[in-house]
Order: sequence, then C-alpha cells, then structure tokens
Amino acid sequence: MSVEIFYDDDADLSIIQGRKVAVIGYGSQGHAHALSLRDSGVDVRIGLLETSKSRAKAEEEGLRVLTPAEASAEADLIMILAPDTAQRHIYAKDIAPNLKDGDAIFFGHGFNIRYGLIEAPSGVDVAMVAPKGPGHLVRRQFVDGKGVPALIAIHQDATGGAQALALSYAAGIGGTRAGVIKTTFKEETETDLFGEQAVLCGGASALVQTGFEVLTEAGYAPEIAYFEVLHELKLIVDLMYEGGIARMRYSISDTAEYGDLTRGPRVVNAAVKEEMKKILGEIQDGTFANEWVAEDEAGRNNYKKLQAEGEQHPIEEVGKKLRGLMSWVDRPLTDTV
Ligand SMILES: NC(=O)C1=CN([C@@H]2O[C@H](COP(=O)(O)OP(=O)(O)OC[C@H]3O[C@@H](n4cnc5c(N)ncnc54)[C@H](OP(=O)(O)O)[C@@H]3O)[C@@H](O)[C@H]2O)C=CC1
Ligand SMILES: CC[C@](O)(C(C)=O)C(=O)O
Ligand SMILES: [Mg+2]
Ligand SMILES: [Mg+2]
Repeated sequence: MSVEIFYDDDADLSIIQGRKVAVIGYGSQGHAHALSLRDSGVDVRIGLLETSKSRAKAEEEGLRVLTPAEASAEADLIMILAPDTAQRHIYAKDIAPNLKDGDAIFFGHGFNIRYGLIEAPSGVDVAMVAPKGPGHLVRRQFVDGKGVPALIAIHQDATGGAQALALSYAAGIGGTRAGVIKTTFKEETETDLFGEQAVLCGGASALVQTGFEVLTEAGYAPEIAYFEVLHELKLIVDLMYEGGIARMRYSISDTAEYGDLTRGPRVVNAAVKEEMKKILGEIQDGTFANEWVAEDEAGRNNYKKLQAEGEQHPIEEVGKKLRGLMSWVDRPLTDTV
C-alpha cells in the first residue's frame, strides 16, 4: 500500500502563522517545535509547571513561559509535548477546562489517543505531527535549512481544516522540507512503540551489551570490545541509512559479509522473531500501555531500578574513557537545548 507524501508546496504556512500556539513541555521535542515555529513566524507560548527545570532554558531563548493552564487558555492550538504518562493529567486539569469549539489539540505521538487516555470534546480538532527523529535532530536540521521527515494523523476533524492545519504546523518545524507522510494514530503509536522496543532502543541496546559481555567474559579487552560492538555500529548504521542494508554489505569486506549472511540469522533467529511478535501483540492489545501507566502510577520503581542497572553496565565506563579520545565527538545532539 503506497502512502501519501506532502512537501512544502502542499502546505500553507500562513494557517499556522494565524494561530496562537501553546507548546506544553520544553524537552526534546518541545524545544524543537517551539523554537522552529517561532522562527517560522508563529505566535508561540510555552506551558510549564512553576517548578519546571525547563523554564530557564525556554526563557533564555526569549520564549514566553506560562503555566500549562494559562498557555492553554491563551492559545487556540495546544501541542502536548510533555511525557506520555503526564499528558492525561495535564489534559484533564489544565487543557480541557480551557478548550473552546474550533480549538485544536496536537500530539507528537499517539499514545494517549490510541489507548483512550484522552478524549477530546467533539468541537475540537485532534491531530498529530510526529517528526521521525529525536527533537534535537529536528531542531538542528531546521536551523541548517533542512528538516526531519514527519508523520501527520487526524483523529478528529471538527473544523474540516484539521489536515491543512497539521500540514501547516509540520511546515513550521521543517517537516515538509523533508516530506510528511499521512498515517493514523493507531499505526503511528503501534509501529513507534514496536520500533523503539524491539529494534531501535531495546533490541539494539541488548544486542550491543550482550556482544560486549560475550567478548569481555572471554577475556578480550573492554576497550577493544567497545570499538567492535558499539563504536563501529554507527559506521555500519550510517551506511544502512545512506543506502540500505545492500549498501552496507557492498561497503564491508567479503569476509564480514559472509559472516553477516551466515551468522546474523543465528543471532536474530526464529525464537527472537517469535518474541518480537509477542511484543507487538502486547502493544496491539494494550498490555504494554497498561503496564507502563501502572508502573508510572506506582512510582516507577522497576523503571528506576532497570535504568540504574543500565547506567552501571561496564560498557558505560569504558565508553566514557574512549570517547574522551575522540575529538570529533564534539557536537552532541543535545547541544540545542
Ligand atoms: N524524544 C523524542 O525525540 C520524541 C518524542 N516524541 C513524543 O513527544 C512527546 C514529548 O516527549 P519528549 O520530548 O521526549 O519529552 P521530554 O521528557 O524530553 O520533555 C518533557 C517536557 O515536559 C515537561 N513536563 C513534564 N511534566 C509536565 C507537566 N505536568 N506539565 C507541563 N510540562 C511538563 C518537562 O519539564 P520538566 O521536566 O523540566 O519539568 C519537559 O520540558 C511524547 O509524546 C513523546 O512520545 C515523539 C517522537 C520523538
Ligand atoms: C526511537 C525513540 C522514539 O520513538 C523516537 C525518538 O522517535 C521516542 O519515543 O523517543
Ligand atoms: Mg519514534
Ligand atoms: Mg517513541
């Protein structure tokens, strides 16, 4: 099934320039959206708690920072870029009481709509503009005159103009420079969660840590193991990114390619595929969402424990030392916030 892709010529930037936008949250995505919209001539205010650590950063950029309720009351388009688990509370307390017919609420990820945690009144447009990349890259690309591809989705088109509004917003953050694909909240949420759990974050981290453990437990130097299983991963992923797996295989030695073709499927074998299918099932039937919401409500103890274990993995210590030798690792993506 082919998808529709929209570019700058398909979007009317003046639509978003005529709205009052509140960006709730000023983290990875929030800072990128707010600064790029502002630079695109849009009237933006930020909604943050009085106690928020992000307030100073937004104010340093000259942005007007209000509470989430004040920002929502002033705005006619509210983009919610707070953590997924906080969104339903912010919505109930600060946004819903300030919504009028004709307003719009926007999301950067479909979690709360897909799992029914937020239900907007029928007079309000509900849409998503989800850049397919970390917020810091979204901002860096915008500043460099480029953009990160984005997804748009419309959950509720109360005004008849929700899609034009979403495309206009996407143009304001540079998305239509690269290409914007139309999807649904269901498809975006389920594929995004699957991608980050099974492949991009969960799968890749576990693969790297396990490879490092196998080499160091066999007596190889941690420094050498780090280079072989983590450092060079970027070089390989860059090749895949530029030209797919075929381009990567063209560029590596034939020894590496033979090992890839014969050993790769032994590592990610049929049992791993079955586990991936189970993970997808838990996303589709709401098991993961329920577990994550319950974990958050119970104080995130298991999350914090696993986080601390990850930070203490020996690969982190050796990595810190080796990255100190790499003069070119000098422009972290996080330098835009
Ligand atoms: N990270 C990414 O690149 C991507 C994120 N997304 C989606 O974007 C959304 C935002 O994620 P992300 O940018 O990672 O979030 P971050 O964790 O980076 O930032 C969250 C922001 O929300 C603020 N915040 C926390 N609680 C509240 C509250 N109760 N009221 C108002 N503001 C609050 C935080 O402020 P402080 O902590 O200072 O109080 C911070 O500024 C999510 O839906 C996520 O799934 C989608 C694609 C990629
Ligand atoms: C891959 C992680 C992500 O889905 C993203 C940056 O797109 C996220 O939720 O942060
Ligand atoms: Mg994602
Ligand atoms: Mg995600």
